[in-house]
Amino acid sequence: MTVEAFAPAKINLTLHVTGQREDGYHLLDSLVVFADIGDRLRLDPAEDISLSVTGPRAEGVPVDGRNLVLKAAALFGPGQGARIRLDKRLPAAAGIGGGSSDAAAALRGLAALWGRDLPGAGAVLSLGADVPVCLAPGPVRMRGVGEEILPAPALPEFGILLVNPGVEVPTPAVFRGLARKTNAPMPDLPGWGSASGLADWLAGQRNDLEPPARDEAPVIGEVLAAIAATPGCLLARMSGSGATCFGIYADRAAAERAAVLLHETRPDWWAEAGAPYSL
Ligand SMILES: C[C@@](CO)(OP(=O)(O)O)[C@H](O)COP(=O)(O)OP(=O)(O)OC[C@H]1O[C@@H](n2ccc(N)nc2=O)[C@H](O)[C@@H]1O
Ligand SMILES: Nc1ncnc2c1ncn2[C@@H]1O[C@H](COP(=O)(O)OP(=O)(O)O)[C@@H](O)[C@H]1O
Repeated sequence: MTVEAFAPAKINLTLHVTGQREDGYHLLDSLVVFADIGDRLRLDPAEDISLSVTGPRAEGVPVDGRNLVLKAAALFGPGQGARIRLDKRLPAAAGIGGGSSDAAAALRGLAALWGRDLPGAGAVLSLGADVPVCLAPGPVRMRGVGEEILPAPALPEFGILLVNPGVEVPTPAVFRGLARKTNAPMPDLPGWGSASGLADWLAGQRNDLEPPARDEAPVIGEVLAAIAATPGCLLARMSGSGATCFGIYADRAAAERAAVLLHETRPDWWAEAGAPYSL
């Protein structure tokens, strides 16, 4: 039996940093969605655990115990094996939770392959602050350090463009660069009737990590300007700790047209179009 698991890109439509815990981790308030753009895992029964990484973004991704997929497998304890193949399509260290989504997909896939329950919430969080939200991909409000997952209103149809300039931005450095650790949370989420209504509301919200990320990687400003200049773009913002930025469009077709344009003007950047994804 082969089990397939999709690891979609995570997008922080908003990312408000509202405080800092004593252990240094930051408190967040974030509207999170997922895109139907992502990595793919194939899991087959085997004697031992093994991992191979292929695909257009495989270069530089660790294949040893540092890989979050193997860390996820280790949470089940010894005794069962699997041959895991990861088709890596998302850029790493990019603010779209590629490694976290791979870890969550591995947890789902291995639980299905082995007929086991998922590890407990504390163990899942130990893999990374973004792993809990990636376990059940869909639109949610994420709080705490990432462990508090609250329902979000239904989203309207919209198209998403993801653009990464090929610069890895380390998350700890971006958090360290925050000028203020305590900022206002999001207001109550209102519900949105259209893509433009959603984009207008998002324009009044923030990604507090954008200024320190731009200090680390000034090219983020160019990426935001390039997305904003594409026809039909309703909003351009950075996701997570960067450097990936996203554009919101009325529908997938408009986002795809923008991706074609960016492939022509910036062939050195990664640009993919899609739509919201829920498991
Ligand atoms: C910033 C966010 C927003 O969704 O996304 P990415 O930029 O990673 O995609 C996440 O909180 C990242 O989650 P994740 O990448 O899993 O974080 P972890 O591995 O647990 O932590 C990496 C480092 O980020 C910092 N960190 C992370 C999460 C958090 N709530 N506060 C923090 O201060 C800490 O310095 C930590 O050592
Ligand atoms: N499966 C994986 N895919 C990508 N990176 C991984 C993976 N496992 C471990 N890593 C390591 O985790 C780091 C952060 O990757 P990622 O989760 O993609 O970052 P971000 O959450 O900022 O997008 C990378 O620099 C890489 O060395």
